[in-house]
Amino acid sequence: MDRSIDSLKTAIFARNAGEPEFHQAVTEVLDTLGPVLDRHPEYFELAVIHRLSEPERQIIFRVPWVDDNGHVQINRGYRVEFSSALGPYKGGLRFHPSVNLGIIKFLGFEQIFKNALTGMPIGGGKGGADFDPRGRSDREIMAFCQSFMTELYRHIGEHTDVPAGDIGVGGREIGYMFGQYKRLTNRFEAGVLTGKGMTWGGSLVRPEATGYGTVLFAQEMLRATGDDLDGKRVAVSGSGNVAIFAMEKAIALGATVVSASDSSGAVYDPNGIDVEALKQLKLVERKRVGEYVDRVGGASEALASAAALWHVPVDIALPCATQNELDGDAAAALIANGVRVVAEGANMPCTKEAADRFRSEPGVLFGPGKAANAGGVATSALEMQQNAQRDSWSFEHTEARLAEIMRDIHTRCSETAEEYGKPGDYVLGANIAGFSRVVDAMLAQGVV
Ligand SMILES: NC(=O)C1=CN([C@@H]2O[C@H](COP(=O)(O)OP(=O)(O)OC[C@H]3O[C@@H](n4cnc5c(N)ncnc54)[C@H](O)[C@@H]3O)[C@@H](O)[C@H]2O)C=CC1
Ligand SMILES: O=C(O)CCC(=O)C(=O)O
Repeated sequence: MDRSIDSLKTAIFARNAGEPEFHQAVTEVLDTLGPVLDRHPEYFELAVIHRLSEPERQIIFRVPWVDDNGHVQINRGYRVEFSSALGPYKGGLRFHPSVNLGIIKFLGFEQIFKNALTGMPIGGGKGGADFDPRGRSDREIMAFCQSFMTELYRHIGEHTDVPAGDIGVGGREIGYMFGQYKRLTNRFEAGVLTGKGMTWGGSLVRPEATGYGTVLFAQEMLRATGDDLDGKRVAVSGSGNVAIFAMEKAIALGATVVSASDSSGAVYDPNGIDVEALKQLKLVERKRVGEYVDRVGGASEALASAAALWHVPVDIALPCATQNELDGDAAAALIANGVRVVAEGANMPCTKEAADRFRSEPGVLFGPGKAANAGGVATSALEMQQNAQRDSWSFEHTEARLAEIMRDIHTRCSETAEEYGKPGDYVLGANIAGFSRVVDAMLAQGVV
């Protein structure tokens, strides 16, 4: 019987060798659970951590498809169904060449606690494929999505597992996958996927929800100190779904957003990023972010690398691109330049060293992804509610629900941090609040 957090970690790492991102995500959670395990020593006997770190089911499958040159291509697909203690598995699908089992497991593990924090009836899961959508034609994307769903459809369902988008998977891909699911099952089962189009079961605000929610969470953190976003300078990384809507909301709340990036580089615009131009460039034309400078001009400039944007002086940093994009040096530069708030729009965008620096720096508020980016999955749960009721809500009503959910998540994190003697530690608050909710449900359901 493992009786310390360190021995639990050692056992989990050995059992899941070669999966550094999963180890990192497990470490970030376990390192904050000491006070709960002190209160509940029975959790060791009940193997609570062992159970939670072992996915209920892991599916790996071949995805064969034919490209535009008539060549057969083979990719690897994944769905990791991590925990159904609170509801059907819920979490996105990522299409990116870096995808492997360890990355999907880190994302699925995070998703368990994030989904628990929303207070909604959703379990945790994640999936994807090592498919690179960049440069692929629309027909190739459709062929890939159809083949992916031809295996995935056996494992999902509105009461079983409900995938959605993530990196490389947006409305277009969800459409192709939904179409194939419908064809294979002969059922219009709207609740099987979220992030659908508005005319066929989608929810207003779902496209905006992760980015909007991240900014609303940052706003809540500031409000707790008697401040707000008005007049603040904000660095955003990424230029995908999460980044662009984070920019939109930050600007609506009176801030100036000065940067954007993608895997090819970053741009800096001291007078404020033109979000409509960026949307057109990245979400419609799918071009590289550097073209922003040619198109918008003004004082905008290309930076030497994507990470260079963290060296620009700002009040607020919102990493919204991908995991481990903000390292210890970047954190040190942000702190030296006076950053006040860091809220993770992406999943685990801060390395362990960066997160530890922010957490231990007096005067810096650090909102971990589990809390700060939970607005996306929460609005997916609202989409599921609308599908179950065969209803569709207005933009205003749905956005008001999102704002209420983000306020509640903030309250849960800060009250839990206070209860455990670490006021202002949102990492500890988020982990313990999410963990406690899942564990209560898991234990009530017996050894399953
Ligand atoms: N879509 C959603 O609802 C949610 C997404 N997330 C997380 O947010 C992050 C972004 O996801 P989406 O915006 O949905 O994906 P997306 O595919 O729309 O955009 C990803 C963006 O990140 C950029 N990027 C990728 N690697 C990069 C790198 N190494 N350096 C700089 N930029 C890089 C891409 O070029 C792209 O602009 C991911 O970590 C995802 O897991 C978290 C919660 C919900
Ligand atoms: O909306 C969803 O189900 C997926 C959201 C997601 O993948 C995430 O929260 O990381």
